[in-house]
Formats: sequence, C-alpha cells, structure tokens
Amino acid sequence: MSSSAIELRKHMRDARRALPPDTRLRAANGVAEQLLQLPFAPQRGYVAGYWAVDGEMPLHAWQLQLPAECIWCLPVLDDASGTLKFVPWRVGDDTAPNKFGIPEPVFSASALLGAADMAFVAMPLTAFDANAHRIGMGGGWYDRTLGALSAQARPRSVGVGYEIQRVDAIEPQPWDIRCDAICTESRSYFP
Ligand SMILES: Nc1nc2c(c(=O)[nH]1)N(C=O)[C@@H](CNc1ccc(C(=O)N[C@@H](CCC(=O)O)C(=O)O)cc1)CN2
Ligand SMILES: Nc1ncnc2c1ncn2[C@@H]1O[C@H](COP(=O)(O)OP(=O)(O)OP(=O)(O)O)[C@@H](O)[C@H]1O
Repeated sequence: MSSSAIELRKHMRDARRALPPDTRLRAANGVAEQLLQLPFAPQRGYVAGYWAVDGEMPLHAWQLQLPAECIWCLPVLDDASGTLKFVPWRVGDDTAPNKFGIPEPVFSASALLGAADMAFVAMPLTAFDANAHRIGMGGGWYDRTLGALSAQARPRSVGVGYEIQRVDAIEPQPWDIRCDAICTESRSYFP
C-alpha cells in the first residue's frame, strides 16, 4: 500500500474521531434511512453489521429498523483462513474483544456462518469515492472474505461512512471487491 494511502487512512480516522456526539447520532439516523432505501435493502436473512469503534459510523439506528425477518450478525476474525466469519448477535448477548480490541460475539463453533450465508454485508470504511471505491483499515479482511467467493455467491456489500470521508478518487487495487453501494448520512453512491 502506498504511503499516500497510509496517510489518507490516518487523516480520515482522525477526522471521523473528531466528530461531536450530536453529529454522530444524527448521522446514524441518516445512514439508516439511506440503507433502508437501497433498491437491494435486505428484507430477510442474515445481515452483517459491525461494532463501530474508532469513530466509525454507528449502525444501531439501522439495526433497530431492519425488517423483523433479518438476523443481525457481527464479524469475527478467523485467523486460520485470514477471512471474516459471522455470528448472529442480539443486544445483551456476550461479547469479548478480538486482537484489535473490537468486541466480537462469544460463540460456539456451530454458530459460525460464512460470508456466503449473508444476504447483506455492511462494511466500515476509512475513505471512499463517488464511484463506490472504498478503503478500509488496511487489513484486507473484507476483500479476502468476499474475494474468496464467486460473484454469484457473494452477498450484497455496502460501505458505510461519513460524507467527510469522501475523496476525489481512490485508485482501485487488483484485489478490491467493488461495493454494491456506499451509504453516508445524506446519500448513497453506486458503482
Ligand atoms: N468495527 C470494525 N470491525 C471490524 C473491522 C473494522 O474495520 N471495523 N474490520 C475491517 O477489516 C475487521 C477487523 N480488521 C481490522 C484491521 C486492522 C485494524 C487495525 O489496524 N487496528 C489498529 C491496530 C490495533 C492493534 O493492533 O492493537 C489501529 O487502530 O491502528 C483493526 C481491525 C473486522 N471487524
Ligand atoms: N483477495 C485477496 N487475496 C489475497 N490478499 C489480499 C486479498 N485482498 C486483500 N489482500 C491483502 O490485504 C492487504 C490489505 O488490503 P487493503 O489495503 O485493500 O485493505 P482494506 O480494504 O483497507 O481493509 P479491509 O478490507 O480490512 O477493510 C493487501 O495489501 C493485500 O495483500
């Protein structure tokens, strides 16, 4: 990854962390509306969110407004494969921090789901562009996870962030999986 991408990540992480709480809460409501209005908004099945940390866009407003037939899941790191697995999680269920300090559901092996089981995956981002290119934290977790599936087996994947995280252009990398959309507090972007 080029030094400019590293700088961009750092800059955007600082910027989103600096947002005041009221802005963050209003944005969470706005992004929920955008996600619910997507032409391919999930109606049923497993929906993968994330536990917002480090100033990431919170998903609680969306989670609460999803159709009752949707089952909320959170990502868990599978170090053996270098990919994400997913586990259903309800408010009040136990969590434990992963190696990055991000809360994950406490699960038994039988609860583990793969990306192909998901109907929809919401991915945090550090920066994006209007053509729906996204960069994340730099671990490549979402790219490896979705890249392991054929295009037909892949769930809908949507990047989620704040308008302030938009840049003019992101140079797509060969391994990048194009998002089906990027949603912010005020609009949605499509490839
Ligand atoms: N909320 C959330 N959950 C997520 C992700 C994410 O970006 N956000 N991920 C998206 O891929 C996966 C975890 N991937 C990650 C990749 C890199 C870093 C990272 O560089 N963190 C540090 C270093 C922390 C440490 O090593 O102790 C950092 O903040 O600089 C964190 C998570 C799965 N779950
Ligand atoms: N499909 C893949 N196969 C093998 N390696 C991959 C794949 N996707 C990503 N990687 C590796 O992961 C590294 C990080 O990728 P990248 O910088 O695109 O991450 P990111 O999109 O910012 O992070 P994330 O997906 O975790 O949010 C790359 O340098 C690459 O080596």
